[in-house]
Amino acid sequence: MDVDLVQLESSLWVGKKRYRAALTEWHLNWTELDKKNRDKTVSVPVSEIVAVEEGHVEVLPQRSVSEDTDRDFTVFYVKRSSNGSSYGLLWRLGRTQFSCPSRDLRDQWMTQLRIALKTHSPSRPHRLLVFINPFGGKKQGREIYHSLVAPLFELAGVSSHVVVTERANQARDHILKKDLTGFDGVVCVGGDGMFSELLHGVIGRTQQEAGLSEHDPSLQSCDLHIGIIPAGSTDCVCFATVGVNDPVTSALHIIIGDSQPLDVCSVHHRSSLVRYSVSLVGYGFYGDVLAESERHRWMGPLRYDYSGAMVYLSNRSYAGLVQYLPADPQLSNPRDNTRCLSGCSVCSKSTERLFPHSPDASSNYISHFSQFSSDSEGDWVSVEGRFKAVSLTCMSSSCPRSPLGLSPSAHLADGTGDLIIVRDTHPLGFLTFLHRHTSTQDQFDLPFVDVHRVKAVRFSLPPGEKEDEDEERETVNGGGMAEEGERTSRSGSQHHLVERGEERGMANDRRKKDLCGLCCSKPPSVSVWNCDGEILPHTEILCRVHGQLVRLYARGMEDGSATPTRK
Ligand SMILES: Nc1ncnc2c1ncn2[C@@H]1O[C@H](COP(=O)(O)OP(=O)(O)OP(=O)(O)O)[C@@H](O)[C@H]1O
Repeated sequence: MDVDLVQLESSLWVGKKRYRAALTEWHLNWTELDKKNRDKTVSVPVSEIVAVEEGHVEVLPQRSVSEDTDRDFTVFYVKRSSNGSSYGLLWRLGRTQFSCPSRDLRDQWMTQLRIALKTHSPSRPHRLLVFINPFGGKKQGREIYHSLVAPLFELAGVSSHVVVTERANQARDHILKKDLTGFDGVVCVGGDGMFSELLHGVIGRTQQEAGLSEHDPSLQSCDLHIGIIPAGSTDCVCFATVGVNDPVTSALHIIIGDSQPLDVCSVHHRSSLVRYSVSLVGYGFYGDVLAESERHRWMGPLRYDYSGAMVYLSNRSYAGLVQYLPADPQLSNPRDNTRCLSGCSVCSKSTERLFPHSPDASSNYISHFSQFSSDSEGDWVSVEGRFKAVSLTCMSSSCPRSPLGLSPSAHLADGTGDLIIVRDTHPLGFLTFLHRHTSTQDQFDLPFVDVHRVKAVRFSLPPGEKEDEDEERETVNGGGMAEEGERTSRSGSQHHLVERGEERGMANDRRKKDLCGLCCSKPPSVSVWNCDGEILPHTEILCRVHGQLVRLYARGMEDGSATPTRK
């Protein structure tokens, strides 16, 4: 067992009260020396100390240092507080001003604390590349960064290079093409669309540097960390990996160098990469709602409720063949009623399984997908029929509106995804399924719903329903990712990463055709795929889950008292 050895111990004053303070290898503790309060010890993990400053220092709203303070020092650290309206724990900047009997003792404390920070927090970032989307969410990205985040970075000695984006895909292209020497991580101030840009940039660049093609089944895991400062209208990835959508909480996770590995799903059409996803690849209902909501962007966030209602009322289902490669059921399953929380044991064990030969699990891992070869074709399971919705998620995809998410027991970093198949059913049954996403009732405990933990999924249309446009689209796109300067046709700030303008035109045409079922008597026979909020230009796709492909400055949801559980 590790012994937490004391490095320094002395009496210190906080205000008018005397404390016994001790710095051990892993904690800074202080206990009041008043008889009544002796049991009251404040204990801060060294890894959660943000900064140590000489004197009495204030940071917010403005930095100030009091005079005559050569016996004082201030410790800034992470302080947790629950928030009635949110499920996770908010992190705030805690601050305690200590006074020492002598200047020598003050210097000893400063030195020991700074050594402890260096020794026990080696993964803290020193230099970050920050992309701010000035048009994301309520258009407050710049203000959020400069008023709430930048002062914290400055206090913690994190330097940042800030790029305020002027167009969609600028952040992705910057990461793909510019010199990133000296940066420990990239940070976006925006919503899920901005995160997706960083995800595509970081994965693409890592493959380029490793001399690999993104179209191959094997991808190299990425060293460059990604941070998310939530400032969008949808911040699902932040919520699912941190537990709250709060810029200060996220900034503190970045500062202390938290590292959360994340599974990523690559979506391919034939043998070409189309996009990456971390939260939802959904066909049928979820695709239709996205397509419909794009036509009503003028409604703002209300468009999702409106489109959801319209698509529900249109009562559509789609024929198709879903095939999946099951994950090992001995390790976990989507109905085992567990939650992937900070320090999740399923994800930790997966690290050893996914990186068996790597001394440092986080670096230079190439995932080989031998299971996709034709030799193991027999391992694939097929489900044919009519579906209301088919979705694959690599995480619970919980969000403020659905606190347990699409698949409450899904894991962030176990190398699997959850495939949810909702077969055709009567409208009331489907409404029950949808309603359960907003409650703690089990949405899989319905006779027309199946859920499987999988490593890969394939979707094909029934014979006679082939995608005519695909040949054409593939020629336009060349099957690859779009180049800089691509033209996008979407109004507002949302843009596709993949398609060029021509391709987008075709996708729009098809979407219009597909959506005529809302007002015409003949419903469409083919839906579209919603891939983390973007419409895919193809219907027949293959999705592969890449275990722990990227790393976020996060630690998963903390087990706060308000963490909901399923009934
Ligand atoms: N300067 C810019 N001008 C226009 N679009 C941009 C700009 N910077 C980034 N984008 C694009 O805007 C999209 C949405 O941004 P983001 O996710 O930050 O905000 P959001 O409000 O959550 O998005 P949405 O409008 O989809 O709800 C991203 O896909 C990104 O590519």
